[in-house]
Amino acid sequence: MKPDRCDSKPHSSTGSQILRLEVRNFLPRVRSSLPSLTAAASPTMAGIKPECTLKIVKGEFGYVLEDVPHLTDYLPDLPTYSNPLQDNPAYSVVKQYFVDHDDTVPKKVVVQKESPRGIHFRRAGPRQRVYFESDDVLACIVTCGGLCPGLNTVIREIVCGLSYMYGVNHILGIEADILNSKEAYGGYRGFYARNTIQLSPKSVNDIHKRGGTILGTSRGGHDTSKIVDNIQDRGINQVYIIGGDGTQKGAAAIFEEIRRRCLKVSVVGIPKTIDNDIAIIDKSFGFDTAVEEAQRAINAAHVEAESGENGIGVVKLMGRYSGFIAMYATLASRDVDCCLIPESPFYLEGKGGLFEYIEKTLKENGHMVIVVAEGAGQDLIAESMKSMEHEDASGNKLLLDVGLWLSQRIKDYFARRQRMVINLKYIDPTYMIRAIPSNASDNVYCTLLAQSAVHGAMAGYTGFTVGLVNGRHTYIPFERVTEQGNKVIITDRMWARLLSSTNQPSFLSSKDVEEADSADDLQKLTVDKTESLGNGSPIENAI
Ligand SMILES: Nc1ncnc2c1ncn2[C@@H]1O[C@H](COP(=O)(O)OP(=O)(O)O)[C@@H](O)[C@H]1O
Ligand SMILES: O=P(O)(O)OC[C@H]1O[C@](O)(COP(=O)(O)O)[C@@H](O)[C@@H]1O
Ligand SMILES: [Mg+2]
Repeated sequence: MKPDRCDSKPHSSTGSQILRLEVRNFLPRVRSSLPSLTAAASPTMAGIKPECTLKIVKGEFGYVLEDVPHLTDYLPDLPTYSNPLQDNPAYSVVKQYFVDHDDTVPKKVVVQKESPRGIHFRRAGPRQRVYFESDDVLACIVTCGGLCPGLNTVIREIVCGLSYMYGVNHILGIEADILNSKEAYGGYRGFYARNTIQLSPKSVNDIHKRGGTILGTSRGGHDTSKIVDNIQDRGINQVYIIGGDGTQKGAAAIFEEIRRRCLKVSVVGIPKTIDNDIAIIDKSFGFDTAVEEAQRAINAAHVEAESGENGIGVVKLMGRYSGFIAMYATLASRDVDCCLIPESPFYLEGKGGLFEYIEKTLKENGHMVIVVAEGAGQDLIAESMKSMEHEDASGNKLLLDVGLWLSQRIKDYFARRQRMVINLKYIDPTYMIRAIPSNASDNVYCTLLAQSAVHGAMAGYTGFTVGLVNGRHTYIPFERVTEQGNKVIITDRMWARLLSSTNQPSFLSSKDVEEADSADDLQKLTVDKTESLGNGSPIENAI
């Protein structure tokens, strides 16, 4: 195939009279290098420039569709086939089973009479015509980044979806090459392994009952060219990539390289993060499971705290940059007296500080439970200890253990106040939470995400992430889910509900509140200390 055939030619699937199609090329804000990786280890980021194409479609009344790429954007003459689902007895009874090519989902559901219709995403689901014949499909699945409940369910459902809905029987798992572990540990680098694992509905039948990922996973850099060489050499034409923000950035680069080489290969991301810190989507799979499992740790902390004189139970939960697990686990439990998250800086000493609140609560109730997200209070720890700026293999900040630090500071404080004995127990259940299988509701959610991914790839869409937006499954351009993280907005009602349920101080002085011109200023005041400001998640804003 000659490269000139790849000249960008818009896919005309929208078909609507009122829509005007604009294809804009721009350099994305994908980080061009990972600080902890050498150029040799990550030519992805150092060498190939991941130039994304955002397809913007505009309509009347301020309607904007942020569309996703399609194979016909650069391979205009691809043949189409009728969707095998229409002959599937299970689905034949469904009225309007196929998604209309004009169906889109609004990013914002709360609108005012005069407000423009705003940004929309393409609705996920099966299309009448597909761009792959079942026998020609060779799909592969890879899992990257940290573990999260539900990974195996997504793998299972991609395999079953491809097989049962589309009759695809050639599916490879990109897995850890244990015998050759210097080269490949699973995750992106699993592509370098000589072996792959054949996946079939039979071989994945029970895997959703297990935690972790049957394919293995890794952090650290990868070589995009080497991966695409591998995809090309093996004849893979559908790539399903399950992973978090780092993984989706990697997927964007792989998609760009595939498009540059004019390959008929669909690249699909399924967003994974236990922290729920991916922008745009309502929530990430595994999050509900994590919140539910966190209850067991909180209950244990409560039992311990209630049983001793001035008992304090401290529970550390995951959340590197976002405190969603801590916030929802606190709201669900009702036994928590204080929840500390990265988005809401706190202070220990003096009026309105944490120590004062602990002392008051102990005097009133005789015990208390504190939940702390792992990313909370990092600035305070750095102040009191010599700051250590370390990163993991993927360039994520390595955090100091806030749970241990906080427990020690509380003990020191009460040791100084000789008349008050305390009994503090610290529980760190983080990896126990992350390693469990997904619960029932996450299993259903994972199934729908996987099926949406399969429908999208079969329909020829590529370079996108599947995601739930306002309760509807959608296809979202990679760029949109990677440009910023999702954070708890502490000026929203959800955080107010938490404050009113725990009765904890807001740790904002009245001066802060008065001086902030707007809710945005107030949020900025707090997030300045952490990372860049993220959008509120719809689950948070909508409730
Ligand atoms: N900025 C980046 N650009 C391209 N690829 C990345 C980037 N960050 C991470 N990756 C790739 O994604 C993989 C997983 O990233 P990591 O941050 O560990 O987990 P997660 O995807 O869960 O955020 C890494 O092994 C690396 O190959
Ligand atoms: O020990 P690991 O594997 O580095 O993972 C720890 C981190 O992984 C997380 O669970 C989620 O991170 P990812 O979404 O990048 O996988 C964080 O909450 C936690 O800080
Ligand atoms: Mg991440």
